[in-house]
Amino acid sequence: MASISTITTSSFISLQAISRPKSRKSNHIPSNASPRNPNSNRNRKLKPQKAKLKSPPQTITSTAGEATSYTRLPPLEDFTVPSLNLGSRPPEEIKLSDANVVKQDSDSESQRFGTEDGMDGDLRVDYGRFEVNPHFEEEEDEDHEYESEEEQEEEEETVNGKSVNSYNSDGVYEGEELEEFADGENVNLSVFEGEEEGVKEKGVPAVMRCFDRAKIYVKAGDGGNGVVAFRREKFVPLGGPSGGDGGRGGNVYLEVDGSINSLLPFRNRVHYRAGRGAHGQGSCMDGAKGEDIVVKVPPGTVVREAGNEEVLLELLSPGQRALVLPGGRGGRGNAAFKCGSNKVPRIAENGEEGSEMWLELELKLVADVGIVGAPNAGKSTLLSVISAAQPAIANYPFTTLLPNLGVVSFDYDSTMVVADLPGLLEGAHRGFGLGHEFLRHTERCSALVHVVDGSSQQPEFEFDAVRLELEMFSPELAEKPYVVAYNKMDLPEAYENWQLFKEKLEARGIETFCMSAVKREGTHEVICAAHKLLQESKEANKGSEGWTHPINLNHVADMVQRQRRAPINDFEISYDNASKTWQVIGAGLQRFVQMTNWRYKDSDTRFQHVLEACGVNKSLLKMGVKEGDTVIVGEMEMVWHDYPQNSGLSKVKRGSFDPTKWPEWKISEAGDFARDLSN
Ligand SMILES: Nc1nc2c(ncn2[C@@H]2O[C@H](COP(=O)(O)OP(=O)(O)OP(=O)(O)O)[C@@H](O)[C@H]2O)c(=O)[nH]1
Ligand SMILES: [Mg+2]
Repeated sequence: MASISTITTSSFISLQAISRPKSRKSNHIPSNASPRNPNSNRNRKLKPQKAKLKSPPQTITSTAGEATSYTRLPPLEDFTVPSLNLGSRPPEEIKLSDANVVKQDSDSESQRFGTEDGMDGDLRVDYGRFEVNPHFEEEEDEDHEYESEEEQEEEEETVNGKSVNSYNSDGVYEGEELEEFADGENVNLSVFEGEEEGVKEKGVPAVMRCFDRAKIYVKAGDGGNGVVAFRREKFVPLGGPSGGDGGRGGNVYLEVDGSINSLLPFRNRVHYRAGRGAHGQGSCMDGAKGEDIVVKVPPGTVVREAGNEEVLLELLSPGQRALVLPGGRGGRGNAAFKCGSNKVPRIAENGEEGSEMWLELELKLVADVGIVGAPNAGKSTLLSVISAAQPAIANYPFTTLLPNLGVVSFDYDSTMVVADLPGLLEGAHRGFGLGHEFLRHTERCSALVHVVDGSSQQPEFEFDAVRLELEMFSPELAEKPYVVAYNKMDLPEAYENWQLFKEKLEARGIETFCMSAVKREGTHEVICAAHKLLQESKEANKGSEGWTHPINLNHVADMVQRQRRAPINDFEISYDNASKTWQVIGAGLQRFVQMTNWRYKDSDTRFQHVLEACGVNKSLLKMGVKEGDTVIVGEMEMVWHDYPQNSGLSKVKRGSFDPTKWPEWKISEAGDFARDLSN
């Protein structure tokens, strides 16, 4: 039996490794969790890397759009599915107040859309409740947790298959999602009255959506392994150790590419892995460095770690490049371990595993002025008049499905970027319509132009409803300076209502402009007023903490590196009473265990010495570790022995009088790595 005295004399760790999990360890360090979180270990294998990864796929650049437009709107024919034939919608105004109508009897529906013009009444779409297929919501659920990467990959492929491949070369939808919306059937109008939270319209086919959010997986390359080799050369007796170091793993960079205008490429490719470093070789030859990977993103991309609100990076200007994950260090070869006391080291390290991370990318347009308003108010028409942009314009709500950008040039050599956003409906903050999806793009705008449809029944109500939506989305957004542009003055009803509208708003202290975007009348005044607001805002922000480019874009990599290279003596010990297991958790220790190559004999000795030197043994003894307790350090699972056993250790203990009980591997459990030191 172990006595107290025995325990104190055997102050060296007496750990017996009983098993070594084969699973690879995750080097992922979530920024919101302690690096010692045991849950960060991955107990599943990553898929083997297929080929050397190069820079992002060429297809990325193929999405380049026109200079003045950052968005690509698929041709209208793409959307002409039988029951969603928006293009042939009669020129009838849908008023904002229509959104309130939850139940509409079929008679009034057919009156509105009529069957006499040959449309078979298949246009019964309530734009206030724009949901075509609820299944999309399930497929696209961002919060969906995948049990494994494989599952996620499968799922992503399925989603891709349905959303992208469902359109044939003629632009006709072939997917099964819309089968249920046959001619004459009503498109799902089901946004229920009283439904408050969590209603997010995603019922539009994927091609119609703006690819302004993406989730990607990035992994830095693993370092190459060092090797044990000895110089053998004629006339050079006892040439000494000559094992080279492994090469560094490749880094992961994010780079802004001005020719990309959406995050669409990330639907086709989600995983980005840098190359691993080559292993070292004999004759002191170090391994080659792994290939870096550069993930190209569009200007205005905001990067977060998945599941974390904190913004890691904001990439705005083309050419900006940020190092996100540094490659793993190459393991040292035995030449590096040569010292006065050990001239023939039989030890080499594994390469350090590269860190991995899931990143959430969000595209925010970089516009100075945002055009907001109800659907069909004439926002796109205004943009087309004041800039060279050519957004889709038509007399039905939700013509604009994705934001459009235009550059407005003034005579006096000054430009500003204007964004035209999809229309906002009452209830947009709860997900009705499309506009809310894109409101975040206006967060960077310095001023807004609020276009009001003068020909609507209640322009003032429309104005108030949209303002309310802006406030509901973000109070900061509502506080931005804005210009009200009362549009469609060429129409008699708009002309008649103008004076009343103007008086009412002026009574509230809001300056209004009237214009006819179609006739290009009054638009110049509107845009000059917006430009003035922009200048004022710039003046106000001058010298203050306006948004600036971070100087060091490598701070994410620095953070990862800092966490990964934590001191080895910085660890915590926890004890699980039920399983009598001690867990020693520390990023430095974990990294050390991962880099220990157990194939080499001296690795065991070094491991024991390090545990002793960094105080693990002492701490365990202090906390009352007992004979036979299981101790887990990193991936190593060992058994604690209070006193040395004689069996089979003579070989290791030769020349040493320390009372260390060296690990004894269990051949059956440790698989390839196993060996019994007692033999
Ligand atoms: N008579 C008249 N019609 C206009 C004027 N401005 C726009 N329109 C018409 O209004 C309809 C809607 O114009 P859009 O520019 O597509 O409206 P929008 O606000 O971008 O609409 P969404 O993108 O659906 O939100 C089109 O038929 C335009 O021709 C105007 O000043 N006078
Ligand atoms: Mg539009």
